[in-house]
Amino acid sequence: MALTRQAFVGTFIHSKTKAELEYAHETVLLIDENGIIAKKGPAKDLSALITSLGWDESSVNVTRSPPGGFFFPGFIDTHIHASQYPNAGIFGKSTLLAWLKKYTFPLESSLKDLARAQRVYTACVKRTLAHGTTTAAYYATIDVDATNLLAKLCFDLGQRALVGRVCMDRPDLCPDFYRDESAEEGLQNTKACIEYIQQLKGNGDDALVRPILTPRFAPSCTSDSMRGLGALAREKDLHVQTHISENKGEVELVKELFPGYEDYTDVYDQHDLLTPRTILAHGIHLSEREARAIAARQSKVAHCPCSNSSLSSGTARIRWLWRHGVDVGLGTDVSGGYSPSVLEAARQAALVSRHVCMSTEDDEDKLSVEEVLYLATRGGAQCVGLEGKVGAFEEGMAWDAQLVQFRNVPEGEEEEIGDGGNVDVFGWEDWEEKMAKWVYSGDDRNTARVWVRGRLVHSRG
Ligand SMILES: Nc1nc2[nH]cnc2c(=O)[nH]1
Ligand SMILES: [Zn+2]
Repeated sequence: MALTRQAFVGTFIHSKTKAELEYAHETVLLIDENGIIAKKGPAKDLSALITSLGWDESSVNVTRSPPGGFFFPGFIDTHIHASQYPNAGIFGKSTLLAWLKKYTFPLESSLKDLARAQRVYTACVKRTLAHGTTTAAYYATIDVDATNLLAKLCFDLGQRALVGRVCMDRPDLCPDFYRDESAEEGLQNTKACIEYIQQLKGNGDDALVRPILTPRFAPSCTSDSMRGLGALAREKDLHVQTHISENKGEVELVKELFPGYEDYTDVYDQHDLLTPRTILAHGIHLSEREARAIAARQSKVAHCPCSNSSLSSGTARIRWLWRHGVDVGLGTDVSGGYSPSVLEAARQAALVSRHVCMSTEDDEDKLSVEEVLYLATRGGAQCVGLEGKVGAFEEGMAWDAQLVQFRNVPEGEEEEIGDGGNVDVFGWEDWEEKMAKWVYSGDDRNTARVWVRGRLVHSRG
């Protein structure tokens, strides 16, 4: 459905490079009826810019960023389990393999009850939108109908998404109550989800919601199932998501289950699952050879620092991955991660990089505010195959954006502190300092409005 043409006026901030944010003040962006940025220019030329596109000024809806506020690209969550959302924060002292058994499989299995799935998935999509997540790569569950329900909800609520039915068919590693009966059944069910998602009404070439093949991780899959998914990925040019090298016990298990392969990465590679459209979550304990292989295949890594600390999995080396030429984005990995916020993931990425530095004693390993915001936007766009389409404000890209506001602390008598979030701005901070304050103490209270492809999908209050 065509939208009203829009003009956004004020301050726009996005990543120019990994190391640098670009600040455009007194600027206007014109958004066409398809939600695409048609023109960018000085705010003083608003009328002339509208006319240059042949538009009628009276038909353009104008939104201004308030004083101190700014527009920022929507966040991209490259790895999140929508089905685990009710467990966010519930992990005790467990580590990966025990955590899956105790907390995760029972919850995921319970979502075959569609009323329950509807409740959980609606809350998850609404909550992530409220945190400024305009695109998410979701794991659902093994259930076809519940997976399709998640895809439909993303579509209806207006969130860009990759939605995957979880494939897990290895009888010795998956519980009886929660696994595909066979590799063949798993593949058929996956195909049913792909078909459903690709036919969602109006979900055409420029699809808002797309399917993604989702072998849970090597230990839960048979070779037959991974080989089938690899063939399907190639045949239909589909995205793939899985986990890799998250936990040392898991890496040992892969060695036992897949003897004859060089390493964990080689298992995926030999099953044709290592492609430029593959998102590998974690990648903490990779070897040099594996990093080189992942870079050579142009597969991506979803860095999930919140999860990696919560499940005591380890500290992923992002600078090291970048040096090997691997593209990286951020994942919340709910509910390994306790927070559905990509801003929280960015903050945790900065902190985890300092822990990496404490062991390497190389200051270069620290990630800057600019770098973690790059991971949250442009880096994420590379991971989900939307580079050049979302993640920044350039002509031809989609208006996937959030309006961010802080509390401007008044001079003189203190007012009621209100519900404006943690970021108090005194007026003397420069823009670099304001961005640092946002990354280290901001939250969803600072995200006033969110748009996906020009459509307003969240408004606070
Ligand atoms: N963090 C995380 N790792 C996994 N490895 C296999 N399944 C999962 C999962 O659900 N979460
Ligand atoms: Zn995960």
